[in-house]
Amino acid sequence: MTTHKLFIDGEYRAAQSGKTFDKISPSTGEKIADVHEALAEDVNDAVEAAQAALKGPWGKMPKAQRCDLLMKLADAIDARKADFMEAEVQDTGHTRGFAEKVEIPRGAANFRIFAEMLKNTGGEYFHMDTPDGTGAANLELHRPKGVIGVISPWNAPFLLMTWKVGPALACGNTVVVKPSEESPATATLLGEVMNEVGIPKGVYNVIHGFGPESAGELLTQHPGVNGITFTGETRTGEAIMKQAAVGLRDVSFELGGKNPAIVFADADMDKAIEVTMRSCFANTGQVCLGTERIYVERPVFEEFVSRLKAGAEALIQGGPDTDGATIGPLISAEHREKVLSYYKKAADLGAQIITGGGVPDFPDGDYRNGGFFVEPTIWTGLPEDSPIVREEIFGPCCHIQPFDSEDEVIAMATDTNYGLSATILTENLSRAHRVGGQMEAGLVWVNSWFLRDLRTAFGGSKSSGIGREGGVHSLEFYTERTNLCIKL
Ligand SMILES: NC(=O)c1ccc[n+]([C@@H]2O[C@H](COP(=O)([O-])OP(=O)(O)OC[C@H]3O[C@@H](n4cnc5c(N)ncnc54)[C@H](O)[C@@H]3O)[C@@H](O)[C@H]2O)c1
Ligand SMILES: O=C/C=C/C=C(\O)C(=O)O
Repeated sequence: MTTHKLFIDGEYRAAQSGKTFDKISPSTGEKIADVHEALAEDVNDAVEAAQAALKGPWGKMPKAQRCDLLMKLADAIDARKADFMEAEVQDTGHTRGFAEKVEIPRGAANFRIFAEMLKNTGGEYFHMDTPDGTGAANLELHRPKGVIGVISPWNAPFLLMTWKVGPALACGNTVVVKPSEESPATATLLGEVMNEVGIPKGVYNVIHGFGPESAGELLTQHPGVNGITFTGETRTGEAIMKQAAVGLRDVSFELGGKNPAIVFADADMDKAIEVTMRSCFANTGQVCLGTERIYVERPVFEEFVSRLKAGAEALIQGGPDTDGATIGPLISAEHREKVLSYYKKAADLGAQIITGGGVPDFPDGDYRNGGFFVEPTIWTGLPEDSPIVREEIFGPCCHIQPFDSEDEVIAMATDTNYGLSATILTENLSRAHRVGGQMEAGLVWVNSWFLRDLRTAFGGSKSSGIGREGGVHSLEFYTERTNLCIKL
């Protein structure tokens, strides 16, 4: 049985309380690991190690050397790709394709892009006239913020955790990471690689545990943490913001979504189906950027619904060890309960169930009966104020609504508390520009989905987040700025 210890000050340590919790496989329902749970004394040690590292070799290291080390780290992640993949797919039940093509390479890229960017980014300079004629020079200096608390979710654990740790370290900070209790493996493994390439001890620390009254809450309440970056549910964001208010610590939040896709009648239908199949069903619908509301212009509504149904029904369910599986299980029994409660609600509210709607019927003795599988599901026929259309379900499901005009679909697509992403399928670029600009979302894709240039600003508006990260935008959160005004 695997054991995941804490990683503090460059070494793997057991929780001082001796407490552990079980990690369950989403694919089989069986226990796959014991995880050490960090309580107050371990969290303190991790924060103190991170504070000490700021004053040690890491804090004194020239920026170019720090960035070179992070480039080496990215190479080392690539070299250990198979190990990271294995750890990730066993924890999450993801298909190997998703882990291999998206998640693990993005983990390495998340260090590379910010190391390169930091090396090549300066600050503002303003010359200023003064009454005595000699002038003054204003120089923008960047300092690390300090110890960054990173709280990350389970849906793309390595990608989302490194998306925070990459810029935090490139900017010279140290981190204490609290990965989701559902996905402890890759964050733990990264400690080994940090040591291997010579990142000084205390720069990267990992504590395991839960949110409330456990490692998550203890970390975000800790006065030694200077900033908190969080990806997860909107409600958790609200709790963390309250915790961060004590001591006025800065936050950066990437939260939930209820993202629309709009399919215009002039769309290339093959492309529209390919994009929507991914945005609805990739990672079993457990993607914050995923589509759960689709609006289709009436002349192509029937065709779109029947082709998406065919696509959903052709998906092959299985865990990472099933050859040819194209869709995995949900992360946990608890999350499956949540998704199935929406499946039931949709039926109770009179939705037309185009496909799915329940738990798949596997043969007796099939290992998948123990896993947390649900059927890919498509509904039509519900009003826009239905909870199925308004609330984030985070499963492999979508509701499809017909529309007749651009104004009508913009009103429907934006009538939501969320504002993370939107997808527009059209061959008319003027329309894409016009409609895209009105989406009230942080990211809008036209004829694609999850196409990510890491230099661009990433984040959501309304209940989908606070702040933007990516490229130079990450400096806003991960550095403190000093304006040095020199009288000449
Ligand atoms: N906007 C984005 O970029 C983005 C990306 C991925 C996921 N998400 C969102 O994440 C959610 C799925 O992830 P999840 O279920 O792991 O989210 P979650 O909010 O339940 O948990 C996320 C993390 O927060 C911790 N946590 C929970 N309560 C806490 C507390 N009171 N104090 C400190 N830490 C606490 C958890 O232990 C976990 O590590 C979805 O809502 C999804 O949309 C958003
Ligand atoms: O599940 C959410 C995926 C989010 C993706 C990113 O944060 C990213 O691509 O940087």
